Amino acid sequence: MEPILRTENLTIKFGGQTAVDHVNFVMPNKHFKSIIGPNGAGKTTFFNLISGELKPTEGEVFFKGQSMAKYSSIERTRIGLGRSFQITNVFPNLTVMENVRLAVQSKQKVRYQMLRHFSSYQEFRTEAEQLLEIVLLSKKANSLANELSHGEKRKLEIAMLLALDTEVLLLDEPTAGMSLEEVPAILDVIKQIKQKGDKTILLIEHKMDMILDLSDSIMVLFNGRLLADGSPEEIMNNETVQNAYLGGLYDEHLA
Ligand SMILES: Nc1ncnc2c1ncn2[C@@H]1O[C@H](COP(=O)(O)OP(=O)(O)OP(=O)(O)O)[C@@H](O)[C@H]1O
Repeated sequence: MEPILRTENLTIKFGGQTAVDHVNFVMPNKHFKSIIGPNGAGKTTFFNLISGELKPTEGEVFFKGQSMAKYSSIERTRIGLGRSFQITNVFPNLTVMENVRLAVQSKQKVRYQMLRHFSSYQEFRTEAEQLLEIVLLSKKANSLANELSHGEKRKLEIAMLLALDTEVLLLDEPTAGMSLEEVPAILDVIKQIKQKGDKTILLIEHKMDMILDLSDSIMVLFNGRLLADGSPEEIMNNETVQNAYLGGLYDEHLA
């Protein structure tokens, strides 16, 4: 069966530096894969190539067998490839509720235009309320986005991504910069999304203890190259991976 997402020789060079280097990767449908690798390994750049924010120097991204080369990042989201919102996509002076409602509305726009029917504001709000419950942010519904703590902002970004209802979710370090108390809540949110079983999830995460339980597979990027891809056990026992991390390049985040 055609994997939902794959890359073929995906490569990008910045000047003389190859940040992502001929990566061939396969993502089965409804699979949960984590991406690990030291700082600067190319993880975020790899996401940007998949989501269309960057154009490859060489190689291609395929979604359901179709080349994404000619699609912009907005078009890719519409087709089903959703990247977690960066804080720059959030309106800081609108409330949490308004931000999520606008994301819900943007997804439904096409459908409602086709039906030539304007759905009530209340319907969008109800869906936004449900999403805020899922990400455990209901209590902050009426706070301005720029008043949220770092962890709460990440939850808001996830709610906005879920509002777009894409088949593939690309989550770039959803726990980055969070306090230790905030991490379990976001972990619960990701577990819940996984348990529902209707999404394909690709997660960049530094916290090994967090991803070992969650992931169906783990892929390791190193100097832009795909070093290994396998079950959590295979990756933990992989000698090349151990050498890469222990050979003086060990990343303290992975401890
Ligand atoms: N727009 C850019 N222009 C030039 N170099 C870039 C650009 N984006 C990324 N790089 C370089 O590409 C390499 C890979 O960076 P990237 O952010 O993808 O790594 P990462 O694995 O996500 O790291 P981290 O774990 O620190 O977030 C780095 O050396 C970075 O400096």
